[in-house]
Amino acid sequence: MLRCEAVGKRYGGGRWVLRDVDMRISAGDVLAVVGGNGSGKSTLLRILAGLSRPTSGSVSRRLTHIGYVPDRFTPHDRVSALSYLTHLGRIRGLSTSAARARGDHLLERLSLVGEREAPLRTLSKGNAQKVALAQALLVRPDLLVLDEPWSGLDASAHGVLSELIGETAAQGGAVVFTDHREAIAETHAEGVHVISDGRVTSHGGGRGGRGAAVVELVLAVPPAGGRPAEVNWSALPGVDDSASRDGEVVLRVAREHLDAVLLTALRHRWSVAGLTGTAGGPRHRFDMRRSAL
Ligand SMILES: Nc1ncnc2c1ncn2[C@@H]1O[C@H](COP(=O)(O)OP(=O)(O)OP(=O)(O)O)[C@@H](O)[C@H]1O
Repeated sequence: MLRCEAVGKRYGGGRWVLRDVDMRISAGDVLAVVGGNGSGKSTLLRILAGLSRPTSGSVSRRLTHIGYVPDRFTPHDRVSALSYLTHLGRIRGLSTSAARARGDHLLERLSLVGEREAPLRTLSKGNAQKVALAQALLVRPDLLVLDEPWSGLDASAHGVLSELIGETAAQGGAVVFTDHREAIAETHAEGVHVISDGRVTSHGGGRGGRGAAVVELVLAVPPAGGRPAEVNWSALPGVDDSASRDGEVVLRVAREHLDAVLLTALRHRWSVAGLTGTAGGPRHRFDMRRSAL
């Protein structure tokens, strides 16, 4: 759903903050970006969210809704948190009542109960951060970009934030967050990108590949013969990537859309040759060609 190729960024004629960054984000990914102060984490996140353009290289996206929580959310408004969220929800296509209900629900989950009618500019840092999170989740994001989202949050909101990240990923959205603490990144992400000297390197995180929301589906010509019909796989909801390999079609599919994609495949006379999932821990591969079934 998002691919960065050879991305570089410098501000004005200054030093290169990012160099040659290749990154790929798929449905259901939860990725962390870690690095020291000034290493370029926020810069990278703004590029991923489409708020800043790379100086070199390219970013391609297939996304409808991006939720973004900046590193500093300092609203100066006199309006209340709930009015603000209702207004933003309407801008994002919700009806007034749906926007208000969604804003109210998110503020309740994040425990901003007492202050939802207070003017935004009077909110404490942590409560303002809760409003920032709520605005990013008013409409279910395909990509949720969170810049230091834990900073300022109280302990109960920490847990809620983890839940919200998990729910977004389980629904086929991807999440990218920054934190300067590698332990936090390891706890919450399945992939960690480390920025140092402008270069980004990646390694697996500590959640045992919780990318359970995405599966790889391999489709083949049926053994009994017959020609399957052409399908524009990339246009199907939940299909993040499609490729041809030795006469087979390999798709990466958000798990919640898997049944519909399988149905489309079978209706077009494709045969399911394999399914690789990451559900609940280690990767499983079901190879229909070798299966005893
Ligand atoms: N708009 C800007 N104009 C000029 N320089 C900028 C701008 N934004 C960021 N920089 C510079 O780019 C570098 C990377 O900044 P960035 O905010 O991306 O780092 P960071 O890793 O998020 O830092 P921190 O952990 O302190 O939040 C810094 O040297 C910063 O001064």
